[in-house]
Amino acid sequence: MHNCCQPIYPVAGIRTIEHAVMPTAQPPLMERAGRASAEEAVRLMIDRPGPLLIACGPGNNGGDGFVMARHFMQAGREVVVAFASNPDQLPVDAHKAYTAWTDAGGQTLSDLPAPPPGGWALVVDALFGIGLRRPIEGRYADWIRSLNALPGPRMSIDVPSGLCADTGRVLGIAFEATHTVTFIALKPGQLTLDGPDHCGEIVLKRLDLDANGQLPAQGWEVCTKLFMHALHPRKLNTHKGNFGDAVIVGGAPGMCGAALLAGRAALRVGAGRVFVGLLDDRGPAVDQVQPELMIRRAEHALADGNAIAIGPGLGRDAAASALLERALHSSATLVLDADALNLLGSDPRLAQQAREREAPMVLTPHPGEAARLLGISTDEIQADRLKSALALARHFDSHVVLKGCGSFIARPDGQWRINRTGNPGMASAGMGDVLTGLLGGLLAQGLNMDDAVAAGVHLHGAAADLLLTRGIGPIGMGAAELPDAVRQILNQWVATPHPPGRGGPAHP
Ligand SMILES: NC(=O)C1=CN([C@@H]2O[C@H](COP(=O)(O)OP(=O)(O)OC[C@H]3O[C@@H](n4cnc5c(N)ncnc54)[C@H](O)[C@@H]3O)[C@@H](O)[C@H]2O)[C@@H](O)CC1
Ligand SMILES: [K+]
Repeated sequence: MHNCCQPIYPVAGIRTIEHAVMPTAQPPLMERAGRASAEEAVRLMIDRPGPLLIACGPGNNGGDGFVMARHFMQAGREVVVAFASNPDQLPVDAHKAYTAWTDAGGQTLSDLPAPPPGGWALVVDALFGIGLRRPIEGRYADWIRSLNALPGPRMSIDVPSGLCADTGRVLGIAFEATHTVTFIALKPGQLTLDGPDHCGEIVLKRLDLDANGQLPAQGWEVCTKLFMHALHPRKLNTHKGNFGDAVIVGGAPGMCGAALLAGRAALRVGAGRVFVGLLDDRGPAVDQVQPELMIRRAEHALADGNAIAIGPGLGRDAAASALLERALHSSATLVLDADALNLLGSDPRLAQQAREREAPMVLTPHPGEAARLLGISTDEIQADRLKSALALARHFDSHVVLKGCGSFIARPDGQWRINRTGNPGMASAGMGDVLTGLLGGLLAQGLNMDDAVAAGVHLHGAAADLLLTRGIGPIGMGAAELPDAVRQILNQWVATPHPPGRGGPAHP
């Protein structure tokens, strides 16, 4: 299940919500969580006879596991519970759940048992949830390694053990779930970095709580609902002047392709006219694949657009730097990518101009570019992608898209989004240039920054997902294949039925 536009809370937010509702919650939250886990497990075990294995840890995540175990035992199903800790050290709620399990006749094993001859119907990870505090080692690491080696479905309760719920980092080792049942709200670490690889399919169980009603969320997932209001079916009486002029600036010697890819994407997302300004004097005069692009010298293109996307293949020499400075001083809406970001990272004067700029602007760094912009290492960026994206948005007082698995969109006011479309086929050269072009094309059409960024990032991933369904990729998916898929999806989103009585195409 993937509900639309879900709020996302870091652990601190989940704790705040829990503390607000726990004292009066009836049935208690752990009871709800264990039952919700059992419901989901039933779905996963259809046609899978045999016992299920639940590995319980030393905190309340283990408590959820005991509640779940009790439900299955009471339903007549064979359950094996492995529990390596001391019951007396369990927190209060988990201790109650443990006692209810043993009172109902349940037992625990202090070691992981060998699988039964037919294998486990389901392996459940209730070792650690949002309370993980340090890297997993020793016995728990051995357990997780063994559990990961078992065939069949593997379900995590709340968060895969070993995965940091805030950042998506693996602390030591992490359980590799095929399914994760998570409670109250989504957590950022499930949706970015190593989170998606370890969570598998995520099923949200709200436990009858309205998280956003308890604590207004700062973070949300991106879904079409966010921006559909800004994508209008085209009226019959329109012309190219209604859809804006996008300018792409880049394409230094040897890198013209980057600017052309961005230009093609801007066209396919519907910009009225697209100008591509190349730095390479010997670059192509026309794009044979997309002759609609108006190619000119970079310094002549800058004046042409209401939205300028600068950076794809820009290079970092003095000419590139001068172009960036001109773009920063223009009143156009700006998209800064690739070498435009690298120039900002290496030239404090340009960075200052970017910070002081008043017209809307979005920066679209990958983690390496983000590192150069903040003057830290790529590992430090990735260690907390959300924090990094928010720091950049604040620093430049503009929107930021931190690309990668689970791209973050951050706003200077501290609000953020995570995009969930996309796939590993996008880990190839030129994909960033396509995103830059999409954003330039949408901004040229007059979408505001929030709508353009959400729509562009979501479309970008959705187009790659569409290619996958056609058997294109993930291995070998090419950036040049994306723009046509973007066009298809965008038109599906805004499909206009022909008005009654009128057949044929809307435009001559
Ligand atoms: N508090 C509540 O009311 C609810 C909690 N729920 C469950 O409780 C979980 C959170 O419970 P907790 O806060 O007890 O946290 P966890 O159960 O995630 O883990 C905390 C325990 O693990 C230990 N620990 C942390 N990292 C470790 C490591 N690397 N190696 C060894 N031990 C480590 C801690 O010392 C503590 O004993 C949620 O993820 C959810 O599954 C749900 O039942 C919903 C309600
Ligand atoms: K878990």
